[in-house]
Amino acid sequence: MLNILTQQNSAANHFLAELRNRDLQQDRMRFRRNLERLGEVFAYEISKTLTYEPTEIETPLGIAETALLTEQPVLATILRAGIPMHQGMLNVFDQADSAFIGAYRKTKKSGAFEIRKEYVSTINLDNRTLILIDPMLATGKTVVLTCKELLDDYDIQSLIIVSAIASEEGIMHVQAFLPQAQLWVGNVDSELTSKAYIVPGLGDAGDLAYGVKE
Ligand SMILES: O=c1cc[nH]c(=O)[nH]1
Repeated sequence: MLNILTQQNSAANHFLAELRNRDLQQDRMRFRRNLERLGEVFAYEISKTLTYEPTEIETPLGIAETALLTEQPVLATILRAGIPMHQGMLNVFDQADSAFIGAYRKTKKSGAFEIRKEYVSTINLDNRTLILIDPMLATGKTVVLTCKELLDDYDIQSLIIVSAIASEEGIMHVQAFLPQAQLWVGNVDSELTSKAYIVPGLGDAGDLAYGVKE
């Protein structure tokens, strides 16, 4: 299932516009904060789809009835670009467990690249809702590889993938290889460069948030 945040106009359009703007995105603090704000919006929207149970709250004057999340989801992030959105989602799912994955593109001389995954730090994901955060869903290969390995290792109850900007190709790849996943994206862009950057996209999210890597 594909959910596109900007199908309905909201303040999130402004966050995405600032992330894409070549001048504004040079302000690193603002760039990270806009990713964080998007993470907060995604988390709020996704929270409407989760399971709640009736709960009684004791106030100083009596009992208030409400419904609270049965369980908080697990938030997983692909380092390093995912960190600001991860923090935004943690601002909403404030008792969530977190998982961190180190994956990167290893480019060959031909310009082709393969995905290398080297580091995974996670809690037990059996019977949990897992939200995987990758701000830029380009080819979708990193996300598919990561999720497939987690799905092999754990009996994950439901899988949600969140990206600020996704390419059409990335969405199709995820839908083909992870048909069970719910996909939440901010904007959908149509093109990828030969080096698999999204066009118009925003550039390199990790470099903009944390500095140009070697
Ligand atoms: O366009 C892209 C694609 C992958 N990662 C990025 O940071 N940007």
